[in-house]
Amino acid sequence: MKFKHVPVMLNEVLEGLNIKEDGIYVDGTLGGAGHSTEIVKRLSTGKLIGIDQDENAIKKSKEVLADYSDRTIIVKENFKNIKNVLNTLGINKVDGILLDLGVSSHQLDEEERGFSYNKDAPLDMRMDRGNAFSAWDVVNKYSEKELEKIIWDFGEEKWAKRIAKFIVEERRESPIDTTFELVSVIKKAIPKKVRSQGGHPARKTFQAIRIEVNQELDILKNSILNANEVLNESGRLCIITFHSLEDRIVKDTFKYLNKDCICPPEFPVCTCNKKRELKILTRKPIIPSEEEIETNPRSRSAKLRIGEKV
Ligand SMILES: C[S@@+](CC[C@H](N)C(=O)[O-])C[C@H]1O[C@@H](n2cnc3c(N)ncnc32)[C@H](O)[C@@H]1O
Repeated sequence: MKFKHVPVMLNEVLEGLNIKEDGIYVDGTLGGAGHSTEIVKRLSTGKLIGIDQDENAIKKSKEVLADYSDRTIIVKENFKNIKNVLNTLGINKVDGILLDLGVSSHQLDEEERGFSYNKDAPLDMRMDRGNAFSAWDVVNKYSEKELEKIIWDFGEEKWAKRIAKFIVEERRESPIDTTFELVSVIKKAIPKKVRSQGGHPARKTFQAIRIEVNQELDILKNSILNANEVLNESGRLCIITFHSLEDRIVKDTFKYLNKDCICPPEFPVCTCNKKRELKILTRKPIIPSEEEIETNPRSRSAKLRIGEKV
């Protein structure tokens, strides 16, 4: 079955970006260009810079956005390098940036990528296949303690300890090479009577390994700080997360950027000289409507936070 990537909270994002037809916008997570197509339609003399670290997403987006090639620039990069990307293009500041984090339906659908527990493939899960480090390295080289920690932290999987133990026992015999081999170990680790509760038994562990392979949480704070630096005054930053730890990082980084001073309370006068840089437009994150969740179940855990450059 082929999945189409349906853009999450599309109207909320378009409104959040406050698109001006002559503005410059960055979609740091092009994916299948779902959001980008709608952004670019609203531009006349403006430009859309689309970034993705996955070369297949870049190929797909070029096809989807072919009719708008006069208004789009597509770059294969990690969005953590947004400042370099803009620098190379000779662009100083932009009017809006979107980050729609995580994995796309296209990536899950691509047989050989190893993102999906429903397809038998080599353990890979790299969004950028230029990187050497893959899911195979995590599963076969991490210590039991390291495996338990990532499965617990990034997968919020309560059977993390057992899954880590079973993985280490299994690989003593021979390496775990494929997604289905890993699924079978996870199934053995989770007691039979709870295995059918809460979706596929491998879902949380696969999510954890993917986050680790792509360093999705490690790069987030600095990426937000970099994005904030390249925003024009009144420019908007829209970030969609699908994981509570990701959302926590976005919330805390927005709060930091929103502060006028970060000196300890006992300091009589400010010595840090930090100035407020970002106004938070969403005290609470925007979540998808019930209708959206019904038509696109992938949107269920999405949270959108929006900031405006001061
Ligand atoms: C959820 S999808 C985006 C879908 C897109 N908004 C759409 O409507 O089609 C996330 C995309 O971001 C990309 N991505 C994730 N982390 C990235 C990073 N650090 N740098 C660049 N691209 C990244 C993934 O490769 C994937 O294609």
